[in-house]
Amino acid sequence: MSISVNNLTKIYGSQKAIDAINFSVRTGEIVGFLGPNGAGKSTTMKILTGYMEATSGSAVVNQFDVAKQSMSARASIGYLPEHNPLYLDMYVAEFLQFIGRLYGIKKPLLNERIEEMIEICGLKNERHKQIGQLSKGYRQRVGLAQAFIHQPQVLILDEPTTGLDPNQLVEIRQLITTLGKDKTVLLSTHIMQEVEAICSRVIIINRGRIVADDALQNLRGGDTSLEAVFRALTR
Ligand SMILES: Nc1ncnc2c1ncn2[C@@H]1O[C@H](COP(=O)(O)OP(=O)(O)OP(=O)(O)O)[C@@H](O)[C@H]1O
Repeated sequence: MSISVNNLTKIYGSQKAIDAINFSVRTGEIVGFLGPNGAGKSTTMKILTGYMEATSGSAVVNQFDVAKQSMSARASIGYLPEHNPLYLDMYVAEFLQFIGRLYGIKKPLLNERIEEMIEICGLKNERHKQIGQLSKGYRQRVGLAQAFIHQPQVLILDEPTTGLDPNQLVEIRQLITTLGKDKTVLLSTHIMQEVEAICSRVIIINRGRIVADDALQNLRGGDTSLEAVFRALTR
């Protein structure tokens, strides 16, 4: 298993954001993590990536407990947060250099990785621009490049295509499929087409509880659309 979540609970003040959830993701799977606004997706992802502590329960990523072996777990995860927090006054290559150094990648390997990510993520023409000058789609590309710079085995992507135009949407999906080849990907989205285009399995969370966890084709069954299943389970 690449990701294993056991009775994970997060309480903010008096609000239970996630309530003893359990799920696991096998190596090589691309899993869609769906749920209505406020269901608990980002909270779960923040705990998995070590950005937040759980109130109780545990999570293991790449065999590292995310609370007890936080540094090792983080080193094996690539994370694109929901509000991709890029440094707007940094230049693209400079930013990737900065993130690479945080992961302890040394030159000349770091320079190779930066060139590779710039190439794969289609950032050649933007590399000398400041991040604040880039369109949303290109900022997402930079976000994916930084998430992948250290060649992590697990990618956790929180709404990677929100707010993109239809062309960029298709391009970013292709990029996720390319980067996610032979990796494990957990991806949250509100776009059902996206799940159908790139995910093999779906986990649906509603009000902090898992309400579905199955292969995409099993969930949809016959003529039922994923959207209909989602609506029926999350009302
Ligand atoms: N820092 C916080 N303090 C208090 N409550 C919070 C905090 N972060 C999230 N919550 C609450 O926890 C619940 C789950 O939020 P979360 O952001 O995990 O949902 P989500 O499924 O990612 O939603 P969305 O699809 O809107 O991004 C929500 O009710 C939210 O208001």
